[in-house]
Amino acid sequence: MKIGFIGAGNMAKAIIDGWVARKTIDTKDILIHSAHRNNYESYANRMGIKAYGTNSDLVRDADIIFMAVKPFILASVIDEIKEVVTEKKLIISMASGVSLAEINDCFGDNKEIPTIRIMPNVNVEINEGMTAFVRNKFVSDIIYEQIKSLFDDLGRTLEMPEKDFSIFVALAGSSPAYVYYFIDAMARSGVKYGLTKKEATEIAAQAVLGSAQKVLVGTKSPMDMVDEVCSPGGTTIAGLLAMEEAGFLTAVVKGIDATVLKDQATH
Ligand SMILES: NC(=O)C1=CN([C@@H]2O[C@H](COP(=O)(O)OP(=O)(O)OC[C@H]3O[C@@H](n4cnc5c(N)ncnc54)[C@H](OP(=O)(O)O)[C@@H]3O)[C@@H](O)[C@H]2O)C=CC1
Ligand SMILES: O=C(O)[C@@H]1CCC=N1
Repeated sequence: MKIGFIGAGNMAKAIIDGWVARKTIDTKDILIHSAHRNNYESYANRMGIKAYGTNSDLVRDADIIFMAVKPFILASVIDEIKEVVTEKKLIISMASGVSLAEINDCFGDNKEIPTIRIMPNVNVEINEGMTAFVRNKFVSDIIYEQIKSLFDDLGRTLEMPEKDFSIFVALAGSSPAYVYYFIDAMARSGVKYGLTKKEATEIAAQAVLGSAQKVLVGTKSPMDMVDEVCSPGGTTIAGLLAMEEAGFLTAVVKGIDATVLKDQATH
């Protein structure tokens, strides 16, 4: 089974790096092409991946084709490859805001191309990703399960109706950036009080990691855990109320709203 990547950017590399770390796929079975030769060739040489000179040549040799390009160029890339995409190939798109129906329309001529839409996040690189899946009716159960199991090696996976993809983008696809930003804000506060940025970042990141793990393994709600940390008359409740006065909850919800709206505007 040959797996081709059109695009060699952040997401393609995160997925491939995650598979390499787990030895999920032999790099000899991965093919790659992107816009700039110096980018995809140097990455391919470093990883032992086969580099292709054109998208169409890659598609001819691949069984599965990941579309790892920005949403606004997806249609032009499909236009470039559609002559060589047969109904025996599997297309996997990770483009935010582009539906299965829109992808199908790009192939035209009523072609029945098996297509899976995924929404991964960058944490697949360290096998701690969160990836949503949905497929069109041309993807068999066997193939779908095979692809999902490849992503099980990269973290958690979830099958979702397409209508929920925009909120998934906000909560999982984009949210690593929001969490990194939160960690950086905490670290900066540490610097304000005389810690080095390095030590403050490590302290903040470990606190976030442990808190997230406790949410995932626990039976309590996050709000119950908030209450457990807030000692009566203590430091935490003082800090929490000051954050809330500055609009913490509203800021987060507004950020998620803006992400959802942006994703929906891509349709
Ligand atoms: N970044 C993220 O955290 C996430 C991204 N996504 C989705 O993943 C997709 C890729 O995003 P991301 O990796 O961040 O983007 P990048 O900008 O990092 O990568 C885009 C890639 O597309 C390549 N490219 C551009 N034009 C062409 C073309 N005509 N033919 C072949 N390759 C081309 C670029 O080539 P070159 O490098 O040579 O210039 C680059 O490697 C997007 O659709 C995005 O919505 C989904 C979830 C999370
Ligand atoms: O910012 C973006 O558009 C992409 C989609 C999810 C994460 N990054």
